[in-house]
Amino acid sequence: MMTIDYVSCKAGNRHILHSISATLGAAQVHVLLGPNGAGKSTLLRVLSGEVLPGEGLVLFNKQNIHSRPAAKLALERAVLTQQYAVNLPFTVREVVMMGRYPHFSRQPSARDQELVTETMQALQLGHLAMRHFHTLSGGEQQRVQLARVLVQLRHVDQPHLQGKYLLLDEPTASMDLLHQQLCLGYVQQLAAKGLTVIIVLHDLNLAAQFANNILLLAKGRIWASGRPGEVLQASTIAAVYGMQVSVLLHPDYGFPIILPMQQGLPVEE
Ligand SMILES: Nc1ncnc2c1ncn2[C@@H]1O[C@H](COP(=O)(O)OP(=O)(O)OP(=O)(O)O)[C@@H](O)[C@H]1O
Repeated sequence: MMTIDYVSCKAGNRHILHSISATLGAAQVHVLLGPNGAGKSTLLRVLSGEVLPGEGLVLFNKQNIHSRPAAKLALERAVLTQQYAVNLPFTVREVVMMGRYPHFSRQPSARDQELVTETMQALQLGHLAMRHFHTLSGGEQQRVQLARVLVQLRHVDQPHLQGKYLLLDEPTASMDLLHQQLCLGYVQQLAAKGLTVIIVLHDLNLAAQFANNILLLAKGRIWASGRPGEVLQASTIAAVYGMQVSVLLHPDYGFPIILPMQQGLPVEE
């Protein structure tokens, strides 16, 4: 479980996050939503331990993540940012194996190799294993990077993922429909094994489908939080995004479906 306790952040004199508080349960997918500049990536960077908040605390399993030694943190949390530079000619399999580096000192074990193979198969990367990473398409590269952070969190002989957390910043932005579903579905399965998952998304419909809990940010504050059906209401979306939408319910699964009702025109005040 993660506790975010009155977290505030500044860049120069500008407040970017204002008194953010939330409790994010284990074995759940938490999605951060909000317009451009709302503070989603900054909050994710604070939760990863990369950025120290000006005020407030982030506790994971009751421990302050900003006082965890880096080597320990690497075994309990993995982060996928929007930028990743791989300039050397590493193969796809080598890039995924990088996620196992915190687990071995010289050579990967047979179990490390198995975990890499298993995760690559789950994300349909097997056929790309020997390709050079930098020759892949944007969506393929995203799948490889997702596989890398997922193998980082696996323990060689523990199937459960309790006590670990995964932070993903727009992980499916370049993926096609099938791979968005495949990757978020796989992450959802790992959450069911105890993992705490926090994902920044822009796609409200993916959030509606995969989130257990949504934090909707606007101007550095939490505007609304709760289950998708509670947060993704037409009036809330109009207030935060300035867009008129219709909210329907999925006929089979019951989660909200958000349909824009205008083409790029702001809502009249
Ligand atoms: N280092 C910085 N210096 C100055 N301003 C910053 C800095 N980092 C972020 N900001 C500002 O803080 C605000 C929040 O940025 P952030 O990247 O967290 O937003 P976001 O919700 O992730 O946006 P997007 O959806 O566009 O990715 C933005 O207005 C951004 O310009």
